[in-house]
Amino acid sequence: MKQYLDLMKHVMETGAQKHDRTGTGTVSVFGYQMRFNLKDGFPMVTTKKLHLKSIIHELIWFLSGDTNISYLKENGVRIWDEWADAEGNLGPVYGYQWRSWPKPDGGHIDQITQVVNQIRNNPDSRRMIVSAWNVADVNQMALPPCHSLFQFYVEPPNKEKGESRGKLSCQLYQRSADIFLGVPFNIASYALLTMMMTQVCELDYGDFIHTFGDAHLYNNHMDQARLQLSREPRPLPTMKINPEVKDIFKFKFEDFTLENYDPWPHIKAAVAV
Ligand SMILES: Nc1nc(=O)c2c([nH]1)NC[C@@H]1CN(c3ccc(C(=O)N[C@@H](CCC(=O)O)C(=O)O)cc3)CN21
Ligand SMILES: O=c1ccn([C@H]2C[C@H](O)[C@@H](COP(=O)(O)O)O2)c(=O)[nH]1
Repeated sequence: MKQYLDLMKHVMETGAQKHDRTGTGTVSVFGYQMRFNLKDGFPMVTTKKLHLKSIIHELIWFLSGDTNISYLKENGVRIWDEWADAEGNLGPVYGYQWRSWPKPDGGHIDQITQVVNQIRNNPDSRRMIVSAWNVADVNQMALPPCHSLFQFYVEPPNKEKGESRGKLSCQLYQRSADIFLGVPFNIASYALLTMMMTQVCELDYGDFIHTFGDAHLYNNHMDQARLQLSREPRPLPTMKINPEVKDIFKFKFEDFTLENYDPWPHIKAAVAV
């Protein structure tokens, strides 16, 4: 995960001091890109221990179309607690926009189903996009989507190399990124989503490309970031996915097994609300 440490170093060395909505203050750059070849292993940060359980449950929850935190709470995931209202609702956030984007005629669009169908049936399409950034709904959301839009790309099989399957890549545009707390979650989450899509579309692994708008380190995460930079990254773990699952909406927590994850110890940090 040199890519992640390079981002951290780049922001520390070249970032500007910038005020932010939470009042914490950040060091920030605008525009950056990382690339992970999913064949090289599962891109899970090794320079601190990450809580994979939260990441998997959050992704299953997004894909189910749910926007109430009760499913997360039942599974011991607390990362959205600070933003929910008294009933546990977050407003029309990711799950709603992914699965039920509202149409002017009162109907809804299931963007995930549409994109799976496009990847399967029209892999050369340049329109395989899922957007959570619904301009009309943003002000009803507890937090406007940070991972705002993603696009898939199928590289055709190279027949000369004897390849029979295309390779699926995904690029995410993240408008705002908390490098210490949020980004390790976001990388693992989208890498996993890309791997799940690859399996259900019967393709091979391509790249996950992570593109940023405002990439920032909060001022109260600097010691933690320096500690992480002092640690040598370790080999990436491997993610095993139950090969029986062929429907993107049928994955369960038990279908995922992470092998050979040997991280440095966890590092605590306060989340800016
Ligand atoms: N400032 C901020 N940063 C974020 O990363 C973030 C938000 N706000 N708001 C919405 C979601 C919630 N996300 C979060 C929230 C908390 C943690 C967090 O506290 N992580 C700890 C504990 C992990 C756990 O309990 O599973 C960590 O050490 O990674 C991570 C991502 C990502 N998002
Ligand atoms: O998946 C996520 C969700 C949120 N974040 C971070 C990025 C910012 O630090 C805050 C959001 O604040 P805004 O003022 O709305 O930008 O949450 C993240 O990194 N990843």
